[in-house]
Amino acid sequence: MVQLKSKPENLRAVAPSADTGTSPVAPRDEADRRYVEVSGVGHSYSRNGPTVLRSIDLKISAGEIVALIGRSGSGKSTLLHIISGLMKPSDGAVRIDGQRVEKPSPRWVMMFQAPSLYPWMTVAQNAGLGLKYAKKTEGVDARVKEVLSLVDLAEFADRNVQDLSGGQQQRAAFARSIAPEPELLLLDEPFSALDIFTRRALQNDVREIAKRLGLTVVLVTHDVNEAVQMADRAVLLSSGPGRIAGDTEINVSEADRVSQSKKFQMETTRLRTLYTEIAGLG
Ligand SMILES: Nc1ncnc2c1ncn2[C@@H]1O[C@H](COP(=O)(O)OP(=O)(O)OP(=O)(O)O)[C@@H](O)[C@H]1O
Repeated sequence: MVQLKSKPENLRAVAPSADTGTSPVAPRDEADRRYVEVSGVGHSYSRNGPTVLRSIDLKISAGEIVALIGRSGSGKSTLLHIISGLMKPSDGAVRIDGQRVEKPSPRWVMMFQAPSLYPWMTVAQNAGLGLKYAKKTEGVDARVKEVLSLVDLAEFADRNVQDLSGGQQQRAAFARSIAPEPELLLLDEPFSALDIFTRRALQNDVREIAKRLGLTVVLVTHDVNEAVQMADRAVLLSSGPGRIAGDTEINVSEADRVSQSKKFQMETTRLRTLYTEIAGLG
């Protein structure tokens, strides 16, 4: 068995970058982290199959944005599906706001890499589908207008989604996700198919909107830069089976994120070093 060079507790204590600027994200107390509680989660896809996840304990506070980073096959998507209630874990349990997760709910929504919009519908009709799924029937038009304006697509409301660029389609999918006012967004590499400029714009906008709306976000990514761009905290998974091998606050200000300042670059390097150490151990 491969031994971890650093225990998770040590990684949690890793100092922020050498830049002496004040941290915009106050480290949270464990007691705060009660909104999402993943307790002892383990998973195998079949009775005699390999263990994909083992002993996952993870607590997330309301309003926190957490990036789940790990190499391909470490079980990130599996964990996200379990948190969403789309899959039942072989062991352990997930609670959201104290309620045990047994099935999907409009209170927590998932967004995937492919925007999966209906091509025969307009942007507004697609955005309205989130409300339909959540069985919300009142004030639909006003809410659709509001979310399209939030994602900068107000002027595209009546356009067919096929006429949109990839980034605009992902904005429309994001509008659909937030229309029913979920509390928790589960994002599975939602920007990985986009070009770097579109991706950066969306990363900034999604973070800004999530913070404005007070959403809790769990973001699955391979991309350390994306984690620093978007998250308050990074949780690193090792693989074979997936375990939490690191958990660290991301210490950059909003201005650093937008400008990708020197401090941002240093934080990215710090996280990449941790990730390389952990990924190399799998
Ligand atoms: N439906 C399934 N049936 C059997 N095994 C599966 C299934 N889905 C995923 N796996 C296996 O579980 C492991 C974890 O997969 P998962 O997709 O959760 O990893 P990941 O970290 O999200 O990977 P990636 O970054 O490539 O998306 C992999 O070994 C994968 O082959």
